[in-house]
Amino acid sequence: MDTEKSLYEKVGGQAAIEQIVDDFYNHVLADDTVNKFFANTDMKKQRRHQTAFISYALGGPQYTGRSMEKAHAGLNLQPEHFDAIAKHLGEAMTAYGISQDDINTALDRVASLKDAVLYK
Ligand code: HEM
Repeated sequence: MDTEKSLYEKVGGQAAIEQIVDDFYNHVLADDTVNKFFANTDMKKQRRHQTAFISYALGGPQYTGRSMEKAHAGLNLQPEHFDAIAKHLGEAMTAYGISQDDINTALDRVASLKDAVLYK
C-alpha cells in the first residue's frame, strides 16, 4: 500500500492527474478502437471516467461510485478495448515524464481490474 500511495505522490498528486487526464482524453477520443464507447457518454461522466481510471492506476484517491461491473454493464468491452485504453494511459504517462518502471506499476494495477470490466 505504501508503494501505491507513493506512486501517486511521486508523480505529483492531483496536479499530475489533471494533466495526464487531458492528454489521455485527447488520445482516447482520437482512437477509433474505443472512441465509439464514449459517443453517447456526457462530458462530465467522461471526465470522471478518465480521472477515476488514472487515479486508480496511480493508487491515488479511490473512486467510490458504481462498481466496475455496473459502470461497464452493457458495453461488452473486449480485450482489444482494454489494451487500447492501457496503451493511451502508458503514452500519457510517458509524455508527462513518468519513468517506465512507474508506468509498468500503474499498468499492472489497471490490468488487475480487467475481469471486472470486460464482457459485461
Ligand atoms: C481499469 C480500467 C477501467 C476503470 C478503472 C474504469 C473506470 C470507470 C468508471 C469509474 C466509470 C463510471 C464513471 C461515472 O459514471 O462517473 C466508467 C464508465 C465507463 N467506462 Fe470505464 N473504466 C475502465 C476501463 C474501461 C475501458 C477499457 C473502456 C473502453 C473503452 C471503458 C469505457 C467506459 C465507458 C464508455 C463508461 C461510461 C458508461 C456510461 O456512459 O454510463 N472503461 N469507467
